[in-house]
Amino acid sequence: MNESIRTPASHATTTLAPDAAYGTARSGDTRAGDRPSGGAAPSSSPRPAGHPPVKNGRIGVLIVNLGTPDGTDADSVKKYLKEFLSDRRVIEETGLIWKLVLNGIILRTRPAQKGRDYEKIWNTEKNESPLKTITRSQSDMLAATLAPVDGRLLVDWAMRYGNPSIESRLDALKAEGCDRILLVPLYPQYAAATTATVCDETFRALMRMRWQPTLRVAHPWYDDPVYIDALARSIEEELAKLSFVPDVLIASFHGIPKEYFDKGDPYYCHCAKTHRLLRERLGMDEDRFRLTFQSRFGRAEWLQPYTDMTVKALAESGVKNLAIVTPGFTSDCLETLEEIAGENAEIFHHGGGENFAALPCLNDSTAGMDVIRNVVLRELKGWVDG
Ligand SMILES: C=CC1=C(C)c2cc3[nH]c(cc4nc(cc5[nH]c(cc1n2)c(C)c5CCC(=O)O)C(CCC(=O)O)=C4C)c(C)c3C=C
Ligand SMILES: [Fe+2]
Ligand SMILES: [Fe+2]
Repeated sequence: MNESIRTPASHATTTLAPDAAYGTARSGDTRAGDRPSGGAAPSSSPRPAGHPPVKNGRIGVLIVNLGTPDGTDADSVKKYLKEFLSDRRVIEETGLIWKLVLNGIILRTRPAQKGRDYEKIWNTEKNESPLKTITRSQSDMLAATLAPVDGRLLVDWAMRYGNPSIESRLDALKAEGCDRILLVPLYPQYAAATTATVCDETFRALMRMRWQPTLRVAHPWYDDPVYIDALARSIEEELAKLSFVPDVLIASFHGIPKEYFDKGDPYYCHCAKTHRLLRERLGMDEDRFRLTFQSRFGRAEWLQPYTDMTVKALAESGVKNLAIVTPGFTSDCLETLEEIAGENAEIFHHGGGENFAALPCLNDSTAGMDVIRNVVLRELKGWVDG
């Protein structure tokens, strides 16, 4: 078994031993016995001659995050960015001009520059990015909390871009006997650029399978009370640790081009609802708790208000104490640790601000794991009753 798949140690995978040759399977048997065997199976043997052993009866849970480069060197970052930025769900403009810009400009300059940013946040102990460390830990912790619920459950993790790939982990889950898989794109708010592309990639892998597992995809959880409560509790705890009281708190979400919203992507509305519910739960007004969008890329308009411009304007208007929370990120990553805690802190101080805090994402905290576990158990209903 691949080391990343976590399962209760005591549980043995069911190995199907179909007891009938082609066309004679008993009602209730799986179709594992459907391979023509060249003759009826001897009654003493449960498996037709030449029939391979088939593992099944298990239920996989595959959590999937965005992905990250394998290293901070320009080649690793280039490989990752090329895969990411060639995805039509991410960059919908696919014409010749975009290809020239991507290959002629972006992939020549951005990898070295972003590699330096990744270096600032890299997990040197494990030689990987924090996104990978945290996603693996979420998978391990989820497996531990699900083990008592149902021994058939197997938990694994994958990345949409880079490693471990979705295809490799689906194959591994199948090889372990998972004939049902719950796919959990780790995005509380749905966007075509994130959730849909995880589904696209999963179905591409399934297209190559003769015997596909039954698949479920977790619904986004942007307004789930467990999620809102976990965010609120985490914010309250983190604010209590600070040496200052923020005048303003910003909820900063990753942006998307405004054009995607105009074409019907629900992402903005999901973010706005998370923000409103959280604001109500925290008892703050709209001036004190702002909604902004970060990580703009390219020249087109993205969702507004922009985080960096809001931070600058707040500092210049005399706000001295600022905290930023990033509820759309299931784990800390380049966009939170470098862009928010690094770049935006600098913008704030440069504009005259004094105290700045970037609050941690839910990550693999107890509250964070409560959220993921709640989503998973909700989506497993009917497959697992516990
Ligand atoms: C260019 C278009 C991009 C869209 C659209 C986009 C949407 C989007 N992204 C996330 C989450 C993350 N993005 C991260 C990094 C990142 N994002 C883009 C571009 C788009 N994202 C790029 C090019 C990069 C790489 C870094 C860079 O070159 O700037 C990350 C961090 C990954 C890490 O390794 O830590 C996350 C997470 C969401 C949620 C989203 C839309 C809703
Ligand atoms: Fe992004
Ligand atoms: Fe709407």
